[in-house]
Amino acid sequence: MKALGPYFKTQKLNIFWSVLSIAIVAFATLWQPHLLQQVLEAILKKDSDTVFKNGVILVVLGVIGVIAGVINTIYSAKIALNVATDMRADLYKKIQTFSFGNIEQFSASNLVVRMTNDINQVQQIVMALFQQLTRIPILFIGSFILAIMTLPSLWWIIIVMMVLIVLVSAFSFTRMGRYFGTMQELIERVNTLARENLMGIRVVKSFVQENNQIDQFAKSSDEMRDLSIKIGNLFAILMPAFFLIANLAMALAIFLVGGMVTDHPTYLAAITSFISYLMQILFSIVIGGFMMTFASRAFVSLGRIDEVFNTKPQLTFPDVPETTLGGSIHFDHVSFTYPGETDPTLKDISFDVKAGEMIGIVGATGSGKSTLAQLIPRLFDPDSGEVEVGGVDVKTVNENSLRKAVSFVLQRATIFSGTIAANLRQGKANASLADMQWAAEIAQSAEFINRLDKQFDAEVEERSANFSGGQKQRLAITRGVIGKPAILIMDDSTSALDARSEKLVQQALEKELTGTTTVIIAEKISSIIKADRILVLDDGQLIGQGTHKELVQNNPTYQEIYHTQKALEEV
Ligand SMILES: Nc1ncnc2c1ncn2[C@@H]1O[C@H](COP(=O)(O)OP(=O)(O)OP(=O)(O)O)[C@@H](O)[C@H]1O
Repeated sequence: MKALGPYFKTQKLNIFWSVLSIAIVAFATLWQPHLLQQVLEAILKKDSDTVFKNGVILVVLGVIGVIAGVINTIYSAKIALNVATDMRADLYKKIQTFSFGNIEQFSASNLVVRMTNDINQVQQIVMALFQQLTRIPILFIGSFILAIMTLPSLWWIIIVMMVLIVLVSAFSFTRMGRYFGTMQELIERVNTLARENLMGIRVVKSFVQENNQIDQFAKSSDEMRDLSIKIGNLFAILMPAFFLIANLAMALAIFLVGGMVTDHPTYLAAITSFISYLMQILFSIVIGGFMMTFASRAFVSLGRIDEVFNTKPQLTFPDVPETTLGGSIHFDHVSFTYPGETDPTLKDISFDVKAGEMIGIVGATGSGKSTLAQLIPRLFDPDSGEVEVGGVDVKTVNENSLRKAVSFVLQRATIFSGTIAANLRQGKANASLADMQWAAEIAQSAEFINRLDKQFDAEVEERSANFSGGQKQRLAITRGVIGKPAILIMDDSTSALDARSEKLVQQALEKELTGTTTVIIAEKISSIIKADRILVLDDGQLIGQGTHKELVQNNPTYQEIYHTQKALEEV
């Protein structure tokens, strides 16, 4: 609940109205049985004036109670919605400060669940809290005192009933809390299964995995059904059990009062309000129990949200003025281990790249090519050694300077929903139409963009489903070059392009981005054969560098890759 404190601070006025209105509801509820008792007594005494007066007060009190109830619902909903909205915005802001390492630590889909499902849990408990928070203690204490004051000799019936209800509640609500916890886990499992299945539907269908997926889904779904039945059964027993206890208490009270009515005629009226107070004691204990069950679920969600808030970004940028960085790259004895891993992925790597050079990186799959490239825009920090861009240690520059200088085009192109222009403006915020056309010509995307009705204003659907793999890669390259970066890293980002288009992209890059340092990670040697220098990686080590001609003569690993690819091409 501590985590909620700052969010409640901005809701003081709404909280005031909510608490005031629910307190009015509680007092009206407490007063009604007492008034009813007075009306009944007046009827017995044939005092029509008092009957009329108290009858009117009873009606007015009822109306006030209803109005206050409506006001409470409105303000409680406002508080819950505002708290959830503010918390969601803060969580999103916090996640934006995370480095790659932080995101991997949680996993992207887990963070989505925290921002949606967990925040919803908090919203529900805040709403319930303000609808019941003040009402339950007032009703419980008030009804207890008033019940004893109404029929003092029956105090022990109240105590016995309370003890029995608390015992049944303690047993069933702890059990229910456990069931709800398991239900939450099952919901997450079903969500993950459904998400993975739908996102990978092409793979599922091409490997004819539908039945396997259906079986897995059905298993979790069956578990959910069985658990829901258990929860339903518990409810089915719980409610009648509570009412049985309350009814027995009432029957006993009526039986005992029946014996005393001859000596105390007013007890006839008193028994009605005594029964009402018994029911309100029952109500407050039961609702309190439910609240605790829901609260325990919300506490788990709050804990998960708090965990995100308390996570320090693994990588922060210094607060220094923005500078323009040059295109040289310097790796000085760099070693790197992924968070949570024990073996280093990069081992003691040193090399220099001059501004404007074209560098190729080759190596077997998993040799560390992408990892090396990720250290240039400082997506991760090395364990030891230093990475410099434009002659400056990347740890000493501000984030914008580095992002403007280094543009990274990934193999798996991510194009966001919106328009093509909006995606390109991620590469250059104020890009003009001419800038877009220039970049599209380089990336060979102009030909298909020009064929679209709205061209750069054409819509990109969710998960860019309306573009082919090759088109997505070209759009990503367009976005990568539009800002004329000092360093352009292409991580296998032409893999879905045909050989002709790939060649055209490279020629255009050479012609149009003359001052830009280009780092090309490629599976095919043909993609980097013309590079000024090629770095050869093997199991995280830099085992050679030179031109294609030099490496083909003196680097056995390079020779092997080259000859294998050549042989395959000839076949
Ligand atoms: N986020 C990560 N967490 C832990 N290990 C990782 C992570 N990313 C990559 N690795 C591991 O680091 C090693 C190098 O991966 P990297 O992606 O850099 O290789 P690569 O040479 O680019 O491979 P490919 O050519 O297949 O893309 C691999 O063994 C991989 O399993």
